[in-house]
Amino acid sequence: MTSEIGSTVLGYPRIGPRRELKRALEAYWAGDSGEDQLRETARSLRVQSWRELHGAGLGSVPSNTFSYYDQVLDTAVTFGAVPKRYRELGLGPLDTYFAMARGVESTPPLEMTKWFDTNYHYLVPEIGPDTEFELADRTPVERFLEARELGMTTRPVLVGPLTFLLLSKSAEGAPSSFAPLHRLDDLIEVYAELLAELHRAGAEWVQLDEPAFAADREPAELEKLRGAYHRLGELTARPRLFVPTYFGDPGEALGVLAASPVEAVGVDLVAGSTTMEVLSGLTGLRDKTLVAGLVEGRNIWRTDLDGALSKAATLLGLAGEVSIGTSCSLLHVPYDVEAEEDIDPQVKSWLAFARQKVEEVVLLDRALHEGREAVRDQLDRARAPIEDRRNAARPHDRAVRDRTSKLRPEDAERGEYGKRRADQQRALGLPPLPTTTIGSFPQTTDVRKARAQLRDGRIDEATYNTRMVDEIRRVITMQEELGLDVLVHGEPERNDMVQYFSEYMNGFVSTLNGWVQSYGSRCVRPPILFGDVSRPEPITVEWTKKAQSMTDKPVKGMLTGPVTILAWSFVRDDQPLGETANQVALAIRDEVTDLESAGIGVVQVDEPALRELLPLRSELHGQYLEWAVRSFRLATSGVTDATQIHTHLCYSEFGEVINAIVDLDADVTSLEAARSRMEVLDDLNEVGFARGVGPGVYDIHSPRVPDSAEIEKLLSAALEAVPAERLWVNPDCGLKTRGYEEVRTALENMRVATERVRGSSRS
Ligand SMILES: Nc1nc2c(c(=O)[nH]1)N[C@@H](CNc1ccc(C(=O)N[C@@H](CCC(=O)N[C@@H](CCC(=O)N[C@@H](CCC(=O)O)C(=O)O)C(=O)O)C(=O)O)cc1)CN2
Ligand code: MET
Ligand SMILES: [Zn+2]
Repeated sequence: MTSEIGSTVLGYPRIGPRRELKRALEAYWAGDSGEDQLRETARSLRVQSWRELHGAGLGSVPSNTFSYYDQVLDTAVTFGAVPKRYRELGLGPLDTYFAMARGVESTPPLEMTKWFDTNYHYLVPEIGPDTEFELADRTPVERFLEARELGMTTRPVLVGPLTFLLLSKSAEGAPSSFAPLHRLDDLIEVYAELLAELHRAGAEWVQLDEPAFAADREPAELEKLRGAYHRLGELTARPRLFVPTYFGDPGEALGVLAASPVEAVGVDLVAGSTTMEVLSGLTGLRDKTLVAGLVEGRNIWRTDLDGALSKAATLLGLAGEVSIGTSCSLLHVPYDVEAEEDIDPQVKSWLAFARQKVEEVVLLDRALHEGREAVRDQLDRARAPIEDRRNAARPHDRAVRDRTSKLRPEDAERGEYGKRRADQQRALGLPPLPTTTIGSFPQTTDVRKARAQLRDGRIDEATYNTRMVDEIRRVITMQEELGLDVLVHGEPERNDMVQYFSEYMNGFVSTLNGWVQSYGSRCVRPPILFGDVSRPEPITVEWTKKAQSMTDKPVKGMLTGPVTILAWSFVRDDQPLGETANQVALAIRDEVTDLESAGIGVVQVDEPALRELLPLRSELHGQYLEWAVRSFRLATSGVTDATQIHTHLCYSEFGEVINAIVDLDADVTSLEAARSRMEVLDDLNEVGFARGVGPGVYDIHSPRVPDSAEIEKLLSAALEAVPAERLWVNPDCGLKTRGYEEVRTALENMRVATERVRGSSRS
């Protein structure tokens, strides 16, 4: 048994190179295939990944990184944290698991939220004082044995106990003084039991992820970290422990881990800007392995191997062993850049997806341990694209630079709100409590098929456009029948709210197969922002005009904001994000003013990712919010006072961004609220928010259709906090993942409820 861990990756994609898992899951959920088929697909994906990683020459191959839905949910199930309402459904283990993930008719799913500052969503475990932790499921052991039978000794990966509890919420009914972390001691004993089983099964190393320590943490939490790993460390028969933090600087947690009995510590040397310095001051690593996360796990640029190697070399004296790793799991990047046939060859040569990153890790580790000479040819070959990218003219556009350099503060200012309000009311003549939706209507199979057919050349553009216009007509007609006040065109022509725009802007390339899991079976293909961004010609104007020509009601133009475009793309790392944000903002600004010129009086600029990009460390918040807010304002300040600017944020816990929402200065802001019972409005009042607001009255994440009485109650509650002339009525988010039947009924109920409330607030 070797003592070092060797080169490694912290995790790997699992949806399948051709989204095999997505298809298998959706077929199973639809009742079109059985459990055996789903399990077989899953198994073959695992085997394929292990073989690939093993074959590439990694020192240590991770296992248990596969999940049917989400690794946090897996952890909850492993340790018995299944809330009673799901147990009582009387379903088998797999269906109980899916009930927690997706809900069933009688029982909504667990809450879902963003995994740190990524676009991946995890399910939020519910932990109470009486949650009975037990080793309820042995999947990590089974997967270890599965790989073992194929001749591979893998390293099981688990969400660490601290991160698991810190990401959990208190179960309903728990006293307000309770926090899930209070249950750490109980939970640790079950982790200990699992470690013992893994040891008996032959596991040499186990990875316990603790990314929660890249965010601000209390001294008491650091103390718990110390206690937990001390306890796990003192177990006699256990595998070696490898504890990585990632997504930023671990700060003081690094010292705690260095002083603990764990055998290996992992750090993110890409996102963590001060970690190198902290490491050089630590002595506790002398008898440990340091896994240096030098290959970025969440962006797609090739690694500058020379730079990484010199960093790694300075670490050599600090730890007993140094191994090369990825900065975080590769879950956040696509499988293989070689599967991309349409990306411009020069840009493509700059890219590394999961598979290429594994090669980089292996090569770096060899260069570090066998010497540069041993791998000279490979290093030379790897250097070429790095230098090419550094010197390339491609990313630079003089006109874009000129424009951003001439920006003045007043370019991000609109007229005084009172005047805007009066002008807009005159132009639009809306009733009190205007009704609207967030933009997308159901993306039907027909719409997606038409897009696939256009791509394969089976239909021409004219045919495609006709089909989209037909879909727009259906959406407009439906909204007129429902009597909504501000209509939308429904976004059928968009594959995704970010990818779509990127395909019409300079500075981006998009992928054919670059799928990344967002939640469950849902994936996105983040576009690659490689150069200066501009918008050569209008993108949405023709579609919006078409929709407006079908109705006398105002049609709301629908755009994605600069922060969200950055957050959901792979962005260039050769200039500050704020600079890139200005460029994207100006491109969107051009679109906003073109919509206005085309007679569109209401334009929504979505910023659902404003919160997601908020740095994990509070000391960095101010700087981020400054450029984020400025870029939104830049995008939306080119219009006259009479044009109404909406924005949409689909979350309800604003926390640190609440003042930023005021600063966005949008005329109307829609946000999620159905599940939080309108409490968000009080939060907004507290910071002096005094613009139009549309707290969602209907949760679109669930197939459940709310009745009108329920919506009426929510509206009445909203009216306690916001006067009728500022209150808008809308769902929580876009309707693209729902079906037409449920959408029609839900919106009908929303309209009925609104009329009742309008009637009673007049009398
Ligand atoms: N980028 C992004 N991030 C986001 C959101 C978002 O809307 N966009 N919303 C929040 C929630 N996240 C979400 C992420 C994905 C999806 C989603 O629905 N994704 C679709 C894919 C959307 C897409 O790109 N569709 C393409 C390609 C569709 C496709 O699979 N086509 C088939 C063929 C057509 C068919 O038979 O259906 C194929 O290529 O094989 C299109 O419409 O053109 C999916 O996984 O199913 C929803 C929400 C937060 N993060
Ligand atoms: C994730 S926010 C979605 C906003 C977009 N306009 C939609 O309705 O789908
Ligand atoms: Zn939304």
